Amino acid sequence: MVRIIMHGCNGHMGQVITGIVKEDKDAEIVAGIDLVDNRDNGYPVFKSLKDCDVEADVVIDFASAKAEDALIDACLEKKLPVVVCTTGLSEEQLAKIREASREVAVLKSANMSLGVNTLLKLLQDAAKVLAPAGFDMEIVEKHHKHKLDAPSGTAIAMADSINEAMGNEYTYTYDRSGRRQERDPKEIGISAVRGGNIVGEHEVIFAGLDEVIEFKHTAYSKAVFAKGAVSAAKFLKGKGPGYYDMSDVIEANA
Ligand SMILES: NC(=O)C1=CN([C@@H]2O[C@H](COP(=O)(O)OP(=O)(O)OC[C@H]3O[C@@H](n4cnc5c(N)ncnc54)[C@H](OP(=O)(O)O)[C@@H]3O)[C@@H](O)[C@H]2O)C=CC1
Ligand SMILES: O=C(O)C1=N[C@H](C(=O)O)C[C@H](O)C1
Repeated sequence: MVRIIMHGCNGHMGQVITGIVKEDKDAEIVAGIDLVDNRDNGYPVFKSLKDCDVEADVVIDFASAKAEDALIDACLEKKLPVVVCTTGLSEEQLAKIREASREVAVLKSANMSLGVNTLLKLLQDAAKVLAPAGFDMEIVEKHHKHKLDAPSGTAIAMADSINEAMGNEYTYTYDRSGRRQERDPKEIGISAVRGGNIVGEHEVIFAGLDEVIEFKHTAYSKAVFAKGAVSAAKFLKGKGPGYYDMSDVIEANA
């Protein structure tokens, strides 16, 4: 049984996870953290992790970049492992999370779905063949109108995965408006679309001479992320300091 503190419990993802954990005999949400306590969750809700005095094994974080620094400080103070799913984090926050993993177990992933984490590896294989053959690489992501950050954490993770496979030679271009120059062969273009209730779509386009290959992942419900986060929490329970990602969870469950 993993005892979870749900950071951002009253948001969209926090509520989906609350529903999923209710049906899971191996997991329990013992407390939630959110700015307002306006739901009938069946567990106590605190305004910050610092104020929370409930014993737990792991924190799952789907909240806001604005809340990340205080969350990490409190995890360090309480020696609590944390699954970081919040996106839109600054370089400083990413460095702080890395540093924290020297003292507590941290699992960070911009996308908790099995599909995207499988795709991250396939993209590396494709890029190694196609980029040297002159294919240009573009990523287009689409999300719901409520999403605050752009581009998505997943789009950046996909670009990073490709770039790592290519020796980190590529730069990222987020906006071409106002430009009057040809595309740089060593760039990865990243474009964001926002509207309606699109759960999450990511397309990676390899565009060559007279042929195009496209990889596409579509999330049809937030449950794919929620299930991944609960698996990650089970994986992290009892782990000592270290930095993990979803590939570690997938490998452990294979
Ligand atoms: N890694 C992954 O697979 C996924 C990551 N995400 C990411 O997770 C995050 C949350 O997404 P989502 O649930 O859709 O967003 P929501 O805005 O619906 O939920 C976030 C919740 O966190 C609350 N919150 C804001 N500030 C704080 C704070 N200081 N302390 C505690 N709680 C706070 C919000 O309160 P209020 O509404 O009052 O501001 C809200 O209830 C986003 O960054 C999103 O990109 C989302 C889906 C999948
Ligand atoms: O905010 C969302 O909804 C999502 N955010 C994550 C991201 O930024 O990549 C993952 C998923 O696509 C849904």
